[in-house]
Amino acid sequence: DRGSVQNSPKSYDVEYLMPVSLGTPAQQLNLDLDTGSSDFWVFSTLLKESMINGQTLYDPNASTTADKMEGYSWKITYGDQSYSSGDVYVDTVTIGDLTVSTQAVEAAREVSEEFTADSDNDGLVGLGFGIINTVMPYKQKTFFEKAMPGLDSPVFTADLKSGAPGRYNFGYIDDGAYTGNITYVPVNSSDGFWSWVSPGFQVGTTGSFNSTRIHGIADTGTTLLLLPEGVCEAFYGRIASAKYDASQGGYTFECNDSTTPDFYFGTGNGQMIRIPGSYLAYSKTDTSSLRCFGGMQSDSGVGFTIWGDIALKAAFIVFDQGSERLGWAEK
Ligand SMILES: CC1CCN(C(=N)N)CC1
Ligand SMILES: CC1CCN(C(=N)N)CC1
Repeated sequence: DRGSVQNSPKSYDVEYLMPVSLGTPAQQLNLDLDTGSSDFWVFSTLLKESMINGQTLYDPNASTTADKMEGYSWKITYGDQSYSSGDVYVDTVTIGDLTVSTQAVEAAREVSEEFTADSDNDGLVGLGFGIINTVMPYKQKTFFEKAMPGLDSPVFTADLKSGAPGRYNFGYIDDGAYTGNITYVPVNSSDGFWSWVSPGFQVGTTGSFNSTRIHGIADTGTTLLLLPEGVCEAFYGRIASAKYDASQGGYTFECNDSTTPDFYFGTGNGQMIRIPGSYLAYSKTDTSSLRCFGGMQSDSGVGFTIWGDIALKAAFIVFDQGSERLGWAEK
């Protein structure tokens, strides 16, 4: 079995959403595939009105295939302190023609204001590892873990694009979606994340390769690229107008600064992925400003590097849960 679904970026590529069908008859919601968490949760009719702001709601009572998991609950808090919580139903879920008939669907009773404000986002499909699922009293499998046994190959792939729709595929690798070879690196899933080690980085086409191991996670649910302080300093040190601006909470530089270099990160076997400098001028600091907030910021608050969408949209990535490895290719 296999599946394929288009993903669409919201403005500034802040997040990527995909259509998902839940229940019988099908209820279509737009969900955020997040490899940095492992809960499948949705806005639902259980929410208070005050927490809803245009989102499409899953109504378990309108689904003939929904069964409430009595006595089960969930609560999750994200890196940006946003949170959600609620009840759990088993129901059929289809993503890109791939159906899981008994998915644990976490129906929200409460969401924080960041989610309420995000009116296009109807919930998350966590595709980290199930060990960090928050459902109590017994944690539940991710959509991918439920689908995996029936797939042609135990993999899903992410093809995120800058300012354009991309694609998530399940169960196969589309050889037309990338160029050159796929370099595989081992994953350590003990924290529930797609954790891997990059052998180093290079600033610009002429810079030397810095062989410094970077421990991090591949995370579709984080917008930016959060790297060690020293790497940020090496990169921004090459941009004439760059500075750390405490009032903005990060590095900024003139959006059109022609000294902005590309950034390369190593994946192994001598392969590097090139992130165009243009991806690193993330967004204007305010409408009238000539300065941009950098797409690369420090990971000092997190404790490990997060290869978020800024990096992922420069690559074709294979999330191989069958062999606990990540595949990286240019495109
Ligand atoms: C380590 C953190 C990374 C960002 N998160 C996420 N994508 N859900 C939360 C966990
Ligand atoms: C990984 C998630 C972090 C929290 N989100 C949000 N505040 N809209 C969504 C993505």
